[in-house]
Order: sequence, then structure tokens, then C-alpha cells
Amino acid sequence: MSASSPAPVLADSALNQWLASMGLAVEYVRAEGNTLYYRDENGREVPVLDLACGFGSLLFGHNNDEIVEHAKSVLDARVPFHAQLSVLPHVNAVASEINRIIRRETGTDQYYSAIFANTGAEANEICMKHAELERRGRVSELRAEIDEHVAAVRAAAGGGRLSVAEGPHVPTGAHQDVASLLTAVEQENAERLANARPVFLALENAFHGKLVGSIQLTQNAQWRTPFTALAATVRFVPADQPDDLAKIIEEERRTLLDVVVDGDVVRVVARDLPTIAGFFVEPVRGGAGMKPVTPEFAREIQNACAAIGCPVIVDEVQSGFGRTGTFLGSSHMGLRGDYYTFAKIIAGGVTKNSVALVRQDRFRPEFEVIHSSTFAKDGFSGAIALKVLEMLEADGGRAYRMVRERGERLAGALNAVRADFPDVIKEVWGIGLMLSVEVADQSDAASERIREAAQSGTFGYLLSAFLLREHHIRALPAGPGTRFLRVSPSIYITDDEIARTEAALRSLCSALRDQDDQRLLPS
Ligand SMILES: Cc1ncc(COP(=O)(O)O)c(C/N=C/c2cc(O)cc(-c3ccccn3)n2)c1O
Repeated sequence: MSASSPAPVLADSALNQWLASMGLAVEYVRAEGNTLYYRDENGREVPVLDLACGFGSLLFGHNNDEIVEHAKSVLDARVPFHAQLSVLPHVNAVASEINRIIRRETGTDQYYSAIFANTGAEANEICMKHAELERRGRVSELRAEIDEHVAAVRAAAGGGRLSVAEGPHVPTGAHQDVASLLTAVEQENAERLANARPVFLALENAFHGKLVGSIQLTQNAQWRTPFTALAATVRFVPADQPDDLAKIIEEERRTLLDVVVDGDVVRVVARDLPTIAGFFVEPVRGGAGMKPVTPEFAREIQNACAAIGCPVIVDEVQSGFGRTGTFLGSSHMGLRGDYYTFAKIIAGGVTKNSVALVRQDRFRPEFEVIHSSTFAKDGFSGAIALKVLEMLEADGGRAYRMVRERGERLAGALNAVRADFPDVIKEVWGIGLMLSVEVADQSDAASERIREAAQSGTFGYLLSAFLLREHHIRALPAGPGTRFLRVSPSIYITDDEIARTEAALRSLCSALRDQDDQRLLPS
């Protein structure tokens, strides 16, 4: 490389170019509370109100003083960061505190075993792996039962008194005698088992991560479909459509043949083969624009999973740890998890951490050995998690009350704008401080440039750029077609910042109502 040519950009090159094309290529140099700072052309710090707050991870804001001071004390104490394969008391301390809060909030008398990881996607992949371990266990139990029945019939047939009953499940040409029938049943079952594959269920527009397994649980086609061949099949269930759920479960139904003796005849019956390994559910669906699952559909999910014996896996990565005003987002709709996942807020905005919980009556202890990660359960993130839990639970749950109070005020301001611009803002969604503003579809807007942006799927990012450029507010899109602006600030958002958010949204709505593409999309 010659001395004159610029050094190659070797990370985020394409992403930074895309950010620049969207008007979002800004470098933040400092962050505190709800504020990020960038430097203008004169080197002066420019404050930006951050309504994205780490895509929900910063419930206590950027670089929270109490958390930063605790982090410093942990580092000063030289707490072991890595001491894998040793006794780590902080791990059980975090798991026990999370269990205490879940038992208080849901009233369950159950306990949940914890497996720690680093990111939300990892926690969800732990659930995929554990659910598959469970499914395989259920398949083995069924096979053992059938093998026992076949052996018993084979032994009974020796006396020659048994005949084969006609029926829909008798393999073709296998009804002459019991011995032939049993051989045919075993061959048919072997073939069905060889073709059997686990299936997971998730809700439409689900977001559960972007790793090889979890990306198949995330419906966004651009992110998911290139990698479909790498992982388990996922069926996406329309939310609040119980008939669709039942239809999909029936479509995925597979069976094995079993034999029962009824007097002097042997009957062949079909037994459900455990195929659906688990149902992933975000209580408040970030990928769908912060739409909560309804209590009615939560019950449908619960009943459907109980009927087929698969776990309800409640993904609380974004909705958990207080984001909705309760510890669990699923508390709002009475959704009970057989598994739960948490991430984002547990890391306190200064580290990385995540955890998967499996109810103990389903937990496979061997999983603690067969799954591991270098950085999981590190001493630093464990100390931070305990500090975050302490802050959530302090003063009888003051933080949860603040989320509810700030969330109500913020939602009130957003709805006031919607009331004045019903043609621009379709709905305000979400619970607590996990909110979004749904902007009306602009695919047939009068302005050609706005129409093109809406049709290209970049519309939401251009709204983000407008708010950043004209109002120094950072609000990023979430949900289908990027028509939803996520609003998930910290609990410290002030009345003035809420008023500022309302004013900026009104300005955006005016520009959209006027189809002012010069203001919205400056070339
Ligand atoms: C419920 C849920 N489960 C697992 C995850 C994955 O957690 P990690 O990112 O820690 O792996 C998330 C994290 N969410 C990230 C997210 C959620 C979303 O709705 C959109 C985007 C996103 C990301 C990049 C560009 C555009 N959108 N990112 C989540 O919200």
C-alpha cells in the first residue's frame, strides 16, 4: 500500500456507508443518562436525547453513576473475571434473586435453573438446545413404550390366537399375520423417525436474535432466509389468531405406529411423535413494533403447548428486567414461561450478560456440562447483574413505579400527537418504557421521494435522520417496514425531555402531512 493511499477501512465499512446514505453517520464521544454527545465541526459537544437507549438495554441510562462506581469497585477489588470450572457463588446469587422476583411476581411455587451466556441470542439458543434435549427425551420415552408393546404382542402371538384388525394405520400389505404386521410397524416407524425433524414456533415478526439457530426464530426475511438451511425449521404464527395456531400445530403433527391387543385382535394405532420442540414468545413484540401479546392469546399459547408437551419459551430479553414496569413483561398478560430468557438490562449498560431459565421440573442437569462459553458467568458481569437487581428492587420496587409513571406520561405525550395527526400517526404501541409510534404507511404518498423511501424499506431510518438532524433526538425504527419508531428511554427521562420529544414528533408529523420531502429527505 503506497504512503499516499488511505488505509483500508476493515470494519463497518459498508455499514458506515449505509449510515451516511441515511443521514445517520454520527460518532458519539460521550454518554450519560438519556444523553449521547457528538462533536460538531468546531469540536463542541452536541447533546442528543437518546430514545433508543441501547435498544432497550439502558433502563438506568448511559453510564449510570451508581453502576459505574460499583463497576470501579469490582475492578479495584480484583474480582476474578475468568475462573471457569470453579465454584462461582455470584452465579447462584443472581439466579436466586431472579427466582425470588419471578416467584413473587407470578405467584408460582416453582423454581427455575439458570444457564448464563453473553447475549440475548445466545440465551435463546440455549433454550433451543435444551428444548431439543427435552424433545428427544419425549421421543425416546415414546419409542420405549412402543418397543415394549411390540415385544409383548410378539410374545403373545406365539400361541397363534391373535389376528390383525383392519384399520387405517395398518401398513399396506401387512395384515396377513401378526408377525408380518409387527415387522412392518417397526420398519414404518424407523422410516418416520429417520425423516423426523424438530420444529419451533414463533410469532409473526418475531425477533429472537441473529445467530445461526436464533436467526431462524427472527422472521425478517432479509436477515433469516440466506441461512435457513443451517438450522431448525420455524413456523411463524400470526399473533392473536388461535385458529392459525391450531392449524399450524396440526400441519406439523407427525405420528409413530403402536400396537394394542383388543381381545383376540391386534390393532394398530397412531401415537403423536413429539415434533414441535418449543414456542418462542416475546410478551411485547419488539420486531412487530412493540405490540403486546393479548391475554387471550397468551392463554391459547399456554394451552396449545401444554397439549403437545412443548415448553413455552418467554423471551424477556427486551421486555424483562423492569422495562415494562414489572420485572416480567409477561406479567401483564399472564403468560407463564416454562423457560425465560433475559439480557440487555441485566448488563447495566457497562458489560454483557444474558441468562436462560428452565423450570426445574423440565431442567436437564447434564446441560450445565454440555453447554458452556468462555465469557459466560464472568465475575464482573455477575457483580453488575446483582447491582442492577438491587437497583430494580430498591425502595419496594421504586424503579418499576418510575417506569410505569414515566411510561404513562410519555405515552400520553405520544398519543396527544396522534390525536392531532391521526392521518400520520396510526397508533402508539407498547407498555411502560417499551413504546413505539406507528407511522401511517407512506407507500402511496403524494411525494415520489417519500413513496420511494417507504417502498424501499428505509423509511423509518429517514425519519430517524430527520429527528436527529432537526431536533437532536435519536429514535430508531423497529418493526415491519420500519414504520415504527422505537421509544425506549431510561427511567430518568424528564418532563422537559418528554415535551421535547412531543414537539419533535409534531414537527415530523407536519412535514409528513405536508409531504415536505425537501425537509424530510434533504439530498
Ligand atoms: C426479544 C429479543 N430477543 C433477542 C434479542 C437478541 O439479543 P442480542 O442482540 O443481545 O443477541 C433481542 C435484541 N433485539 C435486537 C433488535 C430488535 C429489533 O426489533 C430490531 C433490531 C435491529 C437491529 C439492527 C437493525 C435493525 N433492527 N434489533 C431482542 O429484542
